[in-house]
Amino acid sequence: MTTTTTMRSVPLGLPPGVTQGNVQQQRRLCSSFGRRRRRTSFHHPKKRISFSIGATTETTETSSFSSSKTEEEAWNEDDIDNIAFVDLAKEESTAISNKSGAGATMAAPDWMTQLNRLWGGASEIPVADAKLDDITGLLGGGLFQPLFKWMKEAGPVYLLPTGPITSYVVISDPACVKHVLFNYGSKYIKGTIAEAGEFLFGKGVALQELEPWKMRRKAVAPALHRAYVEAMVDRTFGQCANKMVETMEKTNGGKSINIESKFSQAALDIIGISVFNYDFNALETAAPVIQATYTALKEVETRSMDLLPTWRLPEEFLRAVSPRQKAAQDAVVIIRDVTTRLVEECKKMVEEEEKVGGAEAWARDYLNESNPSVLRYLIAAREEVSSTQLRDDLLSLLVAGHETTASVLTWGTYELLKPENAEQLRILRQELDEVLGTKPYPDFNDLMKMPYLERCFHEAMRLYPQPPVYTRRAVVEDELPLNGLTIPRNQDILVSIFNLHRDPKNWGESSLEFEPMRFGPLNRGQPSELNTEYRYVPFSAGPRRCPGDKFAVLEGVAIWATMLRRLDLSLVEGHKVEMTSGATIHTRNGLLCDVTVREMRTVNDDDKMDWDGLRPTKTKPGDEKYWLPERAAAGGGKCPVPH
Ligand code: HEM
Repeated sequence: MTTTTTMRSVPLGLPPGVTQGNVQQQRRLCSSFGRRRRRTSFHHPKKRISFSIGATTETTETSSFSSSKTEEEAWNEDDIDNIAFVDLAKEESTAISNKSGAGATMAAPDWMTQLNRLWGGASEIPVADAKLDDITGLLGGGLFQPLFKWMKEAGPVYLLPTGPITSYVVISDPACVKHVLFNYGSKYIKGTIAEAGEFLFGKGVALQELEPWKMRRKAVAPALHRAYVEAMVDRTFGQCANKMVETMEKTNGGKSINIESKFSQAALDIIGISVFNYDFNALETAAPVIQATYTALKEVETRSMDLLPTWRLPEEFLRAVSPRQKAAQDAVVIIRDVTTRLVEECKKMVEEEEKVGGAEAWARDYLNESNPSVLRYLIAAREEVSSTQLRDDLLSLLVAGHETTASVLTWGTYELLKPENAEQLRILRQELDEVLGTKPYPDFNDLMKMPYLERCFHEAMRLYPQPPVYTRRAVVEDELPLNGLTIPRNQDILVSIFNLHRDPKNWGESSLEFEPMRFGPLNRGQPSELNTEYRYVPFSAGPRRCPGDKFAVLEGVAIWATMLRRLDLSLVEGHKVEMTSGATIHTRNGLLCDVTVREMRTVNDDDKMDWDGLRPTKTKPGDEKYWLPERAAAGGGKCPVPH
């Protein structure tokens, strides 16, 4: 297994002709949809390393990568110091352990519902009427699906009994979702998922709570800064996507391919190179760490759904009695071993460099270095943390950033290949052909010119949010901004983004259809939680919002552009594609596709589409009220959808 810190399999450096300078120029060229001026700089918290790309940078509003947020409303990393964390020591210590100690998310049949009604007293929160029929399909399946059914019956905030004395309040209302997510730290903590994932994530940023989380977030989030992500598109994303497509081209017309595993492998390779400067080479080899990552992730998924949380028992005991637990523990050992070695090697390399040039010199030239990985950034910042802490933080990035993107691509591809979405796929291919011509894979400039492609990715995240449900726990009693409903202290909560994104109240009668133009004409930009008034929240919101959002969108569209440009895919007839749950939405049996090589095509100016005139075909008259606000109003405009 290769553990060197200089990548060989993926050539580094910006491709010929691509410089930060012409990236900026390109963005100016394609900013026909509106401009604003902003300073783009980023700082490392400890080291006072400060990077800056241009004193003022004009950014296109076409892509959410260049963000359509208004600064006043957006969650800002600097706000982290203003969170008034709840003092858990003052609250009873039970606040951080579920009242049953279970964290079980299995819905209860109707007799349990009745019991809860009796025991729960006269809460004004409606109770979901969970029938045995609703839950028989849940074992090993997806809880997020019946949550949608119960929302339709009980409304956007309801109580779901999960056992004789345990329950979850399920929240799917935009204002309540915003309220709960923004009040992380002062009123809510992550709760169940933090407990279920601890065996893998350790003390990493993704699942820590309160002060320990804050320290790690302040160290890790700046590493995913804008210029780093931009550089990664050209250094890594396009090339990994190319490699993925090459492996698929080899099967031209032959055996069907499971596209879900292809996306998983490509996403793992990308995150490995970008975060650790390590090539897992998942697309071509079956290194043990790959399988270990899958096994451990699956266990986090299973634990957060377990009816009986036996995983809380001592590790040695579990190892002895449960093959599943033994496999999970072994997987974690393999992953930690690899990441520990990578951290140590990178530390040595930085020490050597400091002897000759010093970290300050390195920082100035950070992105031109042969190894601009997140790991290197953190080490060069000389933050006083242990190797174990570094390892856990990097593992957080690896795990949080791997399956998520792959799952969006899987489900988005599934939608694009459905016969009823043939027109959407045709439009997307037209855009790819117009922009890419015969180029095998896109660079950053190309991606900035393909707003429809990005719309498709957002529409995939709307229909298949990853993860579909977030856990939270109230650490104080709290009133929701809906009919005065009160959440009691210690109450576990499921924030269902799946419900939020599919509710016809938020998206109209066509809410379950794949229609990238539902957000309105392309010149209105890309959707985010801000310009949809929290009807669309793909990356969470508030303090725990995903710091890898830009990375994810660019990675996803780079992979799609490469694949859909060069391959014709069709769903294998008779193969059932069903959703099953976990941390992300998986297919039950893979996404099997037949693949043939597609001819490259350039498009004459005369044959180009009128992109500004493009309108949705699937929404109903009147659904314009769900469009994003016009750009002129985007800064302070009111979302037209009444709530
Ligand atoms: C389409 C892809 C992705 C989606 C949909 C996604 C979504 C999310 C969501 C919803 C959360 C917060 C969950 C909550 O509030 O409970 C989150 C957290 C996080 N994500 Fe992503 N993510 C994606 C890709 C990435 C990538 C590529 C990276 C890193 C390179 C990343 C790194 C993280 C980290 C470190 C956290 C934890 C942040 C914290 O708790 O402070 N994500 N992600």
